[in-house]
Amino acid sequence: MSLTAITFFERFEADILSGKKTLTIRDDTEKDFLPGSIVQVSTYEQNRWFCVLKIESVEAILFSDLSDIHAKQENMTLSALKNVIKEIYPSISHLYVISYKLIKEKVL
Ligand SMILES: CC(=O)Nc1ccn([C@@H]2O[C@H](CO)[C@@H](O)[C@H]2O)c(=O)n1
Repeated sequence: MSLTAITFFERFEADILSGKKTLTIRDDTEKDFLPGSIVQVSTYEQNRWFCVLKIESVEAILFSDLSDIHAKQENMTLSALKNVIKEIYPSISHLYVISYKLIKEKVL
């Protein structure tokens, strides 16, 4: 079964809703998203729904192969991105780049 929901840390919500952040990097527990599928998005902290994303692609990547291109799509510098990933996934080198498109913004 492919995954149909994802959580993000609250601090990334604004960047996702403004379209500045168009990918996320996860470990193998969160790699089973089907390209083209619709995913419900909530905050990690409160499980508060905030948007819908459409998965564009899921690609394996090694931590050491992360580049400025990934960082730009995360709206971060490469060193900031690497630090974030090291905090969330300490000592994991096999990761997955999940790219997505924002298809529904929060209705105010
Ligand atoms: C809440 C939860 O379960 N896990 C994660 C895991 C990752 N991320 C973000 O994805 C990018 C690369 O990892 C960075 O922007 C991360 O901060 C996140 O927001 N939430």
